[in-house]
Amino acid sequence: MENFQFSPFDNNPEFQAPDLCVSSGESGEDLNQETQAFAMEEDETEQSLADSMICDDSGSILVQNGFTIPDSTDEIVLFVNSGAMTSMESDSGVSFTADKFFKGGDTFQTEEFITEGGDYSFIYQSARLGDFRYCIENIPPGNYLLDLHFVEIINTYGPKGMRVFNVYMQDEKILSDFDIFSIVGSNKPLQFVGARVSIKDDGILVLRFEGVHGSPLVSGICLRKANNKSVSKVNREYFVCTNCSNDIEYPSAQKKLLRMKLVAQYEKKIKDLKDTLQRKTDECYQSWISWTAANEQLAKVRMELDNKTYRTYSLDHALEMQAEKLRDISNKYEQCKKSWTIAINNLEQKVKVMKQEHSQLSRDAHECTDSIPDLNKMVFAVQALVEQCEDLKVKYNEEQIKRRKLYNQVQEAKGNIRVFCRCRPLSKPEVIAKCSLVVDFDAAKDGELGILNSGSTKKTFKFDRVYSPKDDQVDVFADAAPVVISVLDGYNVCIFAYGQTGTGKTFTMEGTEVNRGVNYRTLEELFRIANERSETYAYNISVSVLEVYNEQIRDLLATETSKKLEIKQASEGSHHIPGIVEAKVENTNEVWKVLQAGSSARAVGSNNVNEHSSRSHW
Ligand SMILES: Nc1ncnc2c1ncn2[C@@H]1O[C@H](COP(=O)(O)OP(=O)(O)OP(=O)(O)O)[C@@H](O)[C@H]1O
Repeated sequence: MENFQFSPFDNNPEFQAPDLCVSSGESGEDLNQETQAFAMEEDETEQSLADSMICDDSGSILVQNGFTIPDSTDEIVLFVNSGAMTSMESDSGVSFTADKFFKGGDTFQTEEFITEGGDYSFIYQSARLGDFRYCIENIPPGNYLLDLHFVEIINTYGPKGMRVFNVYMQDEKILSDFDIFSIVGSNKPLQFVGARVSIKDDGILVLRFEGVHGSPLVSGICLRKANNKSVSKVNREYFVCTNCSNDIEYPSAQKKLLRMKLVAQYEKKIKDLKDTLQRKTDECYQSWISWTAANEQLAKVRMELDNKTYRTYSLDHALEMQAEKLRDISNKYEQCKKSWTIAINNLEQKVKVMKQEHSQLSRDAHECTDSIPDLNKMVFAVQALVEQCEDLKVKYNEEQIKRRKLYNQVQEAKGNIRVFCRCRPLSKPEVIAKCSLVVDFDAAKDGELGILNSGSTKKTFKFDRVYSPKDDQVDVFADAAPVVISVLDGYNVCIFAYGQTGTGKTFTMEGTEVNRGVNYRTLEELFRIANERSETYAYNISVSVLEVYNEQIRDLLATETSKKLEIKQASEGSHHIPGIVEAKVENTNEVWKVLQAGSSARAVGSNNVNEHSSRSHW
């Protein structure tokens, strides 16, 4: 902090010691009177303060009472009663001119009593107020004395400093920081007397009032002729202020003692002020220290506040999120509650209906029970029937076994080995070659086949059954089907086709896709009967596919082709091939797939007679 020194003299370069305010141009007698008056009041602080406000160095003074009639009214050139509406002529010959020559400001009048108002206190009951100036023209050139009359008649309760203003005469400041109330209080006149002014040839006197705090105010302006004697200035002397080092001028050696006293007084005052200033500076420094500490504390508090604000914001945000979730949950809860309520209502309704049905059923059951005279008897009867049924089942099975035995005996009776002969129709090439049939089917129904020789003789052959070219696959299978039942009854059956190449073995056994042969139809029948008997018997059916080619047996389902297989005969006479692959099958399609797999592994070759012929046995 910058440490500065305060001095009233620095602030006011036009400052003069109070004794300098005594007009040096007055007569020695007047001077003595004024000096005495000043000496009487020298202890009064107000007077010192008042004198410090005077800037005019021509001997003007402040007088704390009202205007009194002068010895010679001829001296008065002009008396403007500021703020007054009308002019007035006094008995003593003084003419108080109504307020004019002004520019700016307002007027103010009061009826208040003016203390020590002098001979014409009414002049203090009016005033011009505001920022204004007076421009008085047509004044004969020469030297004049100006008196200004002030009184605080507006803000009668003060305080000091409420109305502080400067007064300029011909652009020179004659009163500085002038405060009427601080000198005489309110409703009491204060005269600024004897400011010397020299009117030039233009005959104009300009007075300017300028506010420092509040508005300037003036009640009267008096212009008097100056006595030539008073024009000469007294010799001036100087001394140096020990506090501010300024040169202070004083007019004569006679007043040296008085001046020294005043200077001492001022020096004391300045010292006091310096002390006060130092104290205030210390206080300021202490205040600054505490202010800095408080500022740091404030910064900390502010930071804490920011943190708290941020935390509060975060909490608010989290709270909002929680509230949102809670609202969602609440909504879901409400929806669930509604749906549950509906469901419960529905269930209650259903329970109600079920209860009704239950009671109805109970009633029906009771009625039913009542309607059956002896239920136990019926139960026993049913149990007897079930037992009877079981007996019948056993007997039925026994009969079935007997029937099958008989059936197979019939089959055996028909012949364990049955030979059927099927003749195919002429093939297209045979028809083209105009070949003719050499077979006679006249006695085919009786199992006889006639072969026509080149002559008229006919050789007859006997078979279990003869099929003519007109007989189809269904007719052929009709004779093979009964042996399928024997297979499922535990008998060994073999169906095979034998004949010259191209005579229709493959066609008869396999057939075509649209006209299936014995193999396919036999399998279908096998699975059909097995299904039929599934409640009483469980059959395991498997397929082996082998080929006899060049007198060697080949397993067409085996992955290992080099394996050598042989047909073995068991002691009971059955034949089997040890090591051959047996593929388990559940239906005809599976059998067909196995057969196709075996077929593709077959060693196939064609001969000249039948392009589809195979030289192997499958
Ligand atoms: N009953 C029939 N009706 C119509 N066409 C037949 C009949 N039998 C055989 N065929 C036809 O005769 C031709 C020869 O028949 P298939 O191939 O069955 O003779 P194959 O005895 O099996 O001959 P291979 O011993 O050389 O294999 C085939 O084109 C077949 O369609």
